[in-house]
Amino acid sequence: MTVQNPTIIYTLTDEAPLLATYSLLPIVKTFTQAAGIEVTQSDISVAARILAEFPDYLTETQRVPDNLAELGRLTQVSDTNIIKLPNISASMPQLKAAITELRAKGFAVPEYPENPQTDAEKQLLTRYAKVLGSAVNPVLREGNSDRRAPPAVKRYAQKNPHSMGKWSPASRTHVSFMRRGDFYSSEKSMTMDRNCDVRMELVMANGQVMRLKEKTSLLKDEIIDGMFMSKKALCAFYEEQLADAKETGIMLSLHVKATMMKVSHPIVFGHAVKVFFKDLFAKHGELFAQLGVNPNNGMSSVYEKIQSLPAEKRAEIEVDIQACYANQPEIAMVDSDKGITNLHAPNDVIVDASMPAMIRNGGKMWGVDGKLKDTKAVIPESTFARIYQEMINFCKTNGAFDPATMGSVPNVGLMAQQAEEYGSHDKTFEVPADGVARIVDDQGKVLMEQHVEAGDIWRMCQVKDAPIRDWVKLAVNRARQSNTPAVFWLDPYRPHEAELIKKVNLYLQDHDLTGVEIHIMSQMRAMRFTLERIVRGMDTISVTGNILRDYLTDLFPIMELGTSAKMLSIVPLMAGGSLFETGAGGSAPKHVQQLTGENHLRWDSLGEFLALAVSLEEVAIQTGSPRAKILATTLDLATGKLLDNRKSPSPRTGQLDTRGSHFYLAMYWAEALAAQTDDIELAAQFAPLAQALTANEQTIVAELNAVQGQAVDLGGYYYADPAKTAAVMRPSATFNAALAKVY
Ligand SMILES: NC(=O)C1=CN([C@@H]2O[C@H](COP(=O)(O)OP(=O)(O)OC[C@H]3O[C@@H](n4cnc5c(N)ncnc54)[C@H](OP(=O)(O)O)[C@@H]3O)[C@@H](O)[C@H]2O)C=CC1
Ligand SMILES: O=C(O)CCC(=O)C(=O)O
Ligand SMILES: [Mg+2]
Repeated sequence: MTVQNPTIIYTLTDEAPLLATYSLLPIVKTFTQAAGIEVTQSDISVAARILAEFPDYLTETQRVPDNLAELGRLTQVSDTNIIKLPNISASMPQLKAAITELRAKGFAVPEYPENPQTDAEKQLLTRYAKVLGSAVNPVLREGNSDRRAPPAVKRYAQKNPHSMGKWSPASRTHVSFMRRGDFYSSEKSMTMDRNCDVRMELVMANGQVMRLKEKTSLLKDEIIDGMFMSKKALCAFYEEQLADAKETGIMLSLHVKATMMKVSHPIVFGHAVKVFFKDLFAKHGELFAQLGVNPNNGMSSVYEKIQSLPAEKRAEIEVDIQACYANQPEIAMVDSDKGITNLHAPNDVIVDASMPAMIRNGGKMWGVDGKLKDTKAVIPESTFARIYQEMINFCKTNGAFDPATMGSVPNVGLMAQQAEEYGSHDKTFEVPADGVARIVDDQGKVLMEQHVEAGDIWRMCQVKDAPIRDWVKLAVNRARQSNTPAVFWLDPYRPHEAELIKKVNLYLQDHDLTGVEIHIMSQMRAMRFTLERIVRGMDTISVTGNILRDYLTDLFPIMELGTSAKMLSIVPLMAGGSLFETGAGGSAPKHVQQLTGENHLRWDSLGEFLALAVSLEEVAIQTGSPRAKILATTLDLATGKLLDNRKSPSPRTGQLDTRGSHFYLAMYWAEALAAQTDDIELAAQFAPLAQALTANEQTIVAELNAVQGQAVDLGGYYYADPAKTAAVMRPSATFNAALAKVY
């Protein structure tokens, strides 16, 4: 019988994290092989996921396995150990761009059916829906989340505080959210008293019943919610905000999460586009419809589709676009040099990262003139928008946070088994006609019903009981282990959270709470409580549902550490395995621009280093391998040294970048291995590498920095050429040769 080596699965994803992987993974493999640990790779990039979905369109040699499905299966196996880097949750424009690139490279995957008519086209749309938006994380996150800044990282940030914009009490920046007609206002929630199947249907005015979703199987004790956002209320809200911004002379910005909330938020975004460019759509609406303009894809869709028009017509439309800008309030820019506004593409402004960046900047965003300005931050859905206003109020009163002294806010997030919004994608509908939307059980009993109008967005969310119990356990354990108060951010006035509170109170009884401080507070009170502590240097664990997990794990780290890339993100899988995410941010498309333009990558892999160390520790626990333990300990030492010696990547071209930072990690790791005395053989194996890297430090750094400054070609964006990318990401012959000599 062959004994399988312990395996860590390292995901290949997209954009900056994938580029970083080309440099880091060969280093990691060199070290782990020594301990007999295999690091295998699994490509779950958006391109690989498209190819995996369409084997019937590809030649035999072009076909790829469905890696995501396989990883999903492995999340149910007790010794699974996955390191997951951030991946693109593709908006529709990104998905279309990836398809175009693959087709140009000879992969005959079908065109994206933008306006499906036939059954075949509708089927294609269903297949592409599996790749669209947040399609990876909900599959892999079969556990709840534990995100925190490790003590060494927090200490480093306190000793080397990043810059913070100034907050003035006179700042006009504020958050605008709907006061009626949104999901919050209409939410209903209940806990199931038995296992059953439910259907989602619309009873139209003429009595006809339209089935929207035939069957969702629910378990006893599961919580379900039904809610809708009124299109009329949303559009009226946008009108009011535009009028108010215009009248009071403040810039306006829009913050949604169209990638993760992949069905509802593109529609919410699209309405903003149509209201802002009302005159344009009034004049050219018919033509736009013929051309297939989709406002949910932003103004990028208008610019793309008018390309087919004669120059004269295009010029007329351009003038009308400019007239809208002149008539409406100033809109925040994504790239003022290129004239790209907040309404250009739904993936350009993603609320979890964009709101913290604005708050860190003293409440300012970029205006059309390239200047920083106060902004009216429009976040239509009120459920969670209020937390940002609360933080803004605090900053206006107390000034900007001080990273040198502020406390820390780790998060324990409820997300397992497609909890809450993560499981809502196939249960979210743009209502086709006025009527009553209802959830009906298998005995014909109406569980919930709501009066809706055509164009409203209606959805159902669910969260199973076992994940809630696990989440409460994780929170109590974290509170005990770190001797830190834990606050459940739950609002008793929100029906879903009122149901959750009942369960939290019940499951807290499973634990001995002596000496553990636990609170349950509404979001605004929780935010205030946390901020009052944070400015006094005290830590507070936030225990939240899925959306606040997402928001808070960018918000606090960006204030505390300057970026959420430095977070330790652990997902203890409920079936016993582990998923280690790297950082809490995304795939940083701006970094790719800098690499291709100037051959400098500023991606910070600290998240990967931290994830790898805990992943190795887990291997040691699971297999009892002393070498895995030594690798983990020495990696942590190397990471600490890298921070102390400031060998993180610089954002500036010409200075140490991601590749240089990886070199230093390798050097410090080899030194730490060579210096340890628990395993002499391992020390001897790494001593020559440590020696070679220290002796050649200057040469290697010079080789790594020398390539910078010029544009490079990776042979693709979504499907880059592996050989070209490897050559770009591993440019030091001396370093490569030293690594190759370990075996
Ligand atoms: N876990 C996941 O899989 C996630 C995926 N995403 C996906 O990522 C993409 C981009 O999302 P976006 O909202 O722009 O957020 P990002 O977190 O990718 O980018 C925002 C900014 O954060 C900084 N940043 C993030 N990570 C790092 C890092 N490791 N090192 C240095 N700086 C970092 C960069 O700042 P600067 O430019 O100043 O250097 C970057 O421009 C989208 O496709 C989104 O769907 C988003 C969140 C999580
Ligand atoms: O799943 C996604 O699309 C984004 C997830 C995310 O932003 C997060 O987990 O912080
Ligand atoms: Mg996030």
